[in-house]
Amino acid sequence: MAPSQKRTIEDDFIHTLSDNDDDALKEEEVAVQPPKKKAKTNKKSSKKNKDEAPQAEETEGVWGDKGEDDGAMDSDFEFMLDDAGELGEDEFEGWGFEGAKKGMAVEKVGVDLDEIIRRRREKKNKKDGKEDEAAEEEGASLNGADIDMDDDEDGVLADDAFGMNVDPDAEESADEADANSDNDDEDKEDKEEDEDDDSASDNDSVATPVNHPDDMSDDDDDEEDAEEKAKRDAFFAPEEKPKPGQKVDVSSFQAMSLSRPILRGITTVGFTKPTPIQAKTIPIALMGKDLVGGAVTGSGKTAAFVLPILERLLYRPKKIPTTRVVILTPTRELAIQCHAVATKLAAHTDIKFTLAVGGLSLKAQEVELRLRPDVIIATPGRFIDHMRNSASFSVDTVEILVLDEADRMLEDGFADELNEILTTLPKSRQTMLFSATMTSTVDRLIKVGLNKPVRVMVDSQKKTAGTLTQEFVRLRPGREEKRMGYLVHICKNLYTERVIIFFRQKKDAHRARIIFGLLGFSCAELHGSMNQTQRIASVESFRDGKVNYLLATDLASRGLDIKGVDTVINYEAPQSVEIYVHRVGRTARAGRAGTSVTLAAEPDRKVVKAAVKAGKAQGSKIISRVIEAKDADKWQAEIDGMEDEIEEIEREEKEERQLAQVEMQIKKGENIIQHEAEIKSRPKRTWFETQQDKKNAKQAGREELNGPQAGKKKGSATKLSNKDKKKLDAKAQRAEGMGWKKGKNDAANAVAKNKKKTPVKGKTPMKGKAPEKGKAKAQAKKPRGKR
Ligand SMILES: Nc1ncnc2c1ncn2[C@@H]1O[C@H](COP(=O)(O)OP(=O)(O)OP(=O)(O)O)[C@@H](O)[C@H]1O
Repeated sequence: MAPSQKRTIEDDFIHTLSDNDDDALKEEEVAVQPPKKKAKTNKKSSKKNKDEAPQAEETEGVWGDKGEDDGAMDSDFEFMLDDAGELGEDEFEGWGFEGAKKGMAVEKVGVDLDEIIRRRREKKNKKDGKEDEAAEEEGASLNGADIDMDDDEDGVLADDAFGMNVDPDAEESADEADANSDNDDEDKEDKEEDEDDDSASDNDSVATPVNHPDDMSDDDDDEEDAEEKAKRDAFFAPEEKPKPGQKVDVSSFQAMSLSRPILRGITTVGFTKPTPIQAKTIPIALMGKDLVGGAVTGSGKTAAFVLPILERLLYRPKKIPTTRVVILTPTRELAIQCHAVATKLAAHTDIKFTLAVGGLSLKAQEVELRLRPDVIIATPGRFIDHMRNSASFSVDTVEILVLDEADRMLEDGFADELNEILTTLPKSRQTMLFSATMTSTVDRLIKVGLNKPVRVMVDSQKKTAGTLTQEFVRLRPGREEKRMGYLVHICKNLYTERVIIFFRQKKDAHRARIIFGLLGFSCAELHGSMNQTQRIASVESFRDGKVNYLLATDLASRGLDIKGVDTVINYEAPQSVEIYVHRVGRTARAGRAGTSVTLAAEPDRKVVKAAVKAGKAQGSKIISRVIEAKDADKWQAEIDGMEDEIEEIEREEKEERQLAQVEMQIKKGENIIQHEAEIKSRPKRTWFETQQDKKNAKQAGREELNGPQAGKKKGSATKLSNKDKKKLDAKAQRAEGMGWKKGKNDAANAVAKNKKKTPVKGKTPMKGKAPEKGKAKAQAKKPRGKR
């Protein structure tokens, strides 16, 4: 049913709905509140440091000539701060992970690192025979008492933000750092070993730490070329200008003629007015048109596609449960979050959702899918697994497909998976693509099979939120080895809670987790080497304020909407400015203020330069923060002194992990013996790609992100990647009790069943055309764009 056809009936009561009217009238500008909970420990000092702004100042050039600035761009985008200020603070507590927890039957035994650290510290204290003293020391360290807060360690550097005025001591330490770097080879070896691990995870968007191609070229020009522009003009639907006299009111959700149950859902989550991207896209999406939407991070893109979907689903025929909508995201966490948002917004409807992501129970998902939920929110790998192997699950009835973080989904790393999905879903679907960095070329978009999409770019010249302050800390040549010292200094003295710290490598995030633990920070880690239960636990403990620091890889860089993140720290600059934009977009969301701090050494130059240029162009607050070398050195020395302990913790952790794995194997063995007959009678599950295909896809993605040389740095070919390990695990799990393959007969039966259900052409509930089922198989062989 086309939504426009039912407006007249609904309009009557839409306008009488007054839940929000008063609120809208009472709206006032609410000043952005500082985070409620402030540092308990070195609160005073850190406040002092922050307030005494002279230690950092707005800079004209961070590795960039002043002349390079292309001037501030005029922008009319403003997040509705008044709404945003209200949102979530009092009424709505944010998105939860309840949806995911239902499917957490597959729990792997995790190693309790906190416990290991605690035990070690206790042991050490006892051994030293100074338990009390040590406890005091811990307190002191926590309180930052061993830091002289009054010295002007962060003094301003006048013109050139990065290092022009660094004192001779700093230079000396830098030289020393060079001389003392005898661990280099070992580090390199470790790095290589970890690279395979790094990009291995299922849904992990972590890339290998190699130079970005931009780092090696002088080509700074990011202007789209004429050819691409011409392609774009031909590809997208022409911009629709309102006809004279025609007035489209998108200033409120009510004016968009959304139905009462949807408006009630909107009220429940505390939205009062649509954000600009919502105002622009909801009417288009309601018409069933394909669209490509872009708007800065934290500007409400999720609701921009969820709301029109819900509105359209309200009027679906309900006699036979049918899956009509698929929303794909690049990471599991994002899918879980999207599921939470959609479920909350649909609280007053009967629309059913299922989460289908890796790491959660296949069996539980299969059971839910059998009930044909209206909406499936999934990661691509698990979605394909269900397409191929889940009994009675068919995608022939899908009418709407959404790709969230679409530019990431269109990268080579996802190409094969996406192609498999796109060629299997009905051609007649509506397709919507969203991202804060919609940088994909038209050639890529063509592959998605969009049908004259409408392009909605809200304030596309803006890269980051206007409420974000971007700080850069330059590490002079030779100082890279002290990165951790800088980081600890910043976390001890400047940004003490609600901080996400990004690392390029899982290994580094994990090591930092140990160091932070030993230094008494409360922190959690988040990366692809953790099982899903651990990943969710980390996000939750950070979200709930149980820990102050979340040490993450780029797994967390896109889409995660955690309320009240004050600061994002980049331990090193990411591989591209797009990833930078997403990372720093975890703070300063929905009109709130936030700060990003990037530790930038020579290898980070290109990305930092691009970020600064973009920031300046949009008139953002760019600050160069200077940290004196001696302060970083002090912490680095302490960290270096902990080296043996770190190694022992890592060893102990490894042993515990192995032990847990052995226990798991024993359990599996017992299960297999117990259910042998049943297991053997089950057909095997099929994999979408061979190991080699996966490897090639991964390599392609890596090369795309990091340039062709990325492949050369690859670790040992014989080593099992994490993804492979996970695959083996999953295989074992299936062997234990779930595997079966959709046979030919099953497929034929499913098609026959679905044929019966297909509405008569022209009467398709949500779209004009019925899916062309007969052709689906044949189309499956061709890329969509070529049909
Ligand atoms: N109309 C609205 N009024 C107030 N707040 C809103 C509105 N719409 C969304 N928000 C809030 O804005 C925040 C950011 O929304 P969302 O996560 O959808 O952003 P996004 O644009 O998808 O960001 P990213 O690009 O990082 O994924 C959320 O906390 C959401 O609840």
